[in-house]
Amino acid sequence: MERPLIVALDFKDRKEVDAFLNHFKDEKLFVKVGMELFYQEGPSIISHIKQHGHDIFLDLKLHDIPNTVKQAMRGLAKLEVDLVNVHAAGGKKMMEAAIEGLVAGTPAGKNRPACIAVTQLTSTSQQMVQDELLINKEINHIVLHYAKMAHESGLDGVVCSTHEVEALQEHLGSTFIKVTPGIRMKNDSADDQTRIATPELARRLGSTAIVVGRSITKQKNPYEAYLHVKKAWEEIVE
Ligand SMILES: O=C(O)c1cc(=O)[nH]c(=O)n1[C@@H]1O[C@H](COP(=O)(O)O)[C@@H](O)[C@H]1O
Repeated sequence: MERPLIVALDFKDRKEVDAFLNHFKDEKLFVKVGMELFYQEGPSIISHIKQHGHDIFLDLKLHDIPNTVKQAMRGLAKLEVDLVNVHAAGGKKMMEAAIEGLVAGTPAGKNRPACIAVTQLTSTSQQMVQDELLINKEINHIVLHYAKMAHESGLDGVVCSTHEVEALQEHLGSTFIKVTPGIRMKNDSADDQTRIATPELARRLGSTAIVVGRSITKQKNPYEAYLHVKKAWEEIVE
């Protein structure tokens, strides 16, 4: 994974996706298809996007008993996407089952999709961890623990916030993938995100990839917004 900028295609249907992708002409993107789009359009949206030659992160955040996750991953592997994910909160057996399913479902001669685990959603705050999840620990500690479990279970990396990247780098090394959503340009609203960072900070702290949705997709000129974020992500301005 060459430090991609992953664009979240959080759209309600194929028509909106096409209108968005039309802004990009020949640019090869790394896009993310999440629940909103996949539940509406189904697996055919993947082959549709692949026709444009874009890399795909299929973000369905699986979280269920090990056997169900294994069989679901077996099916998703057939779609030949580049990256999939689960919730680390499902535990080690579930994460191991996810990999088994992916290996079993990947067509012969093809690479299995990389698989990463969501540690704590970037919308989750320290307050929520304490008051709602009833976990009496620092969020950084929980993220590191979940990332270690993901590593031990054979996953390729995690989804976390930019603020936990350095600690994960220290304990799990630089080849362990760290995908960081919750990215905002300096003056953007945080919306429902709480653990946010700029693309510059993500780069500086060592994120493998950033995920950006609304700061690109909801802008008047999405292509210009994309170039702006990309520049900030690729060049550290001192
Ligand atoms: O797995 C994800 O992609 C994800 C994990 C997480 O902790 N936080 C998070 O925001 N995401 C996704 O990243 C995207 C962020 O969108 P924006 O907040 O619009 O940039 C959304 O599609 C979320 O579903």
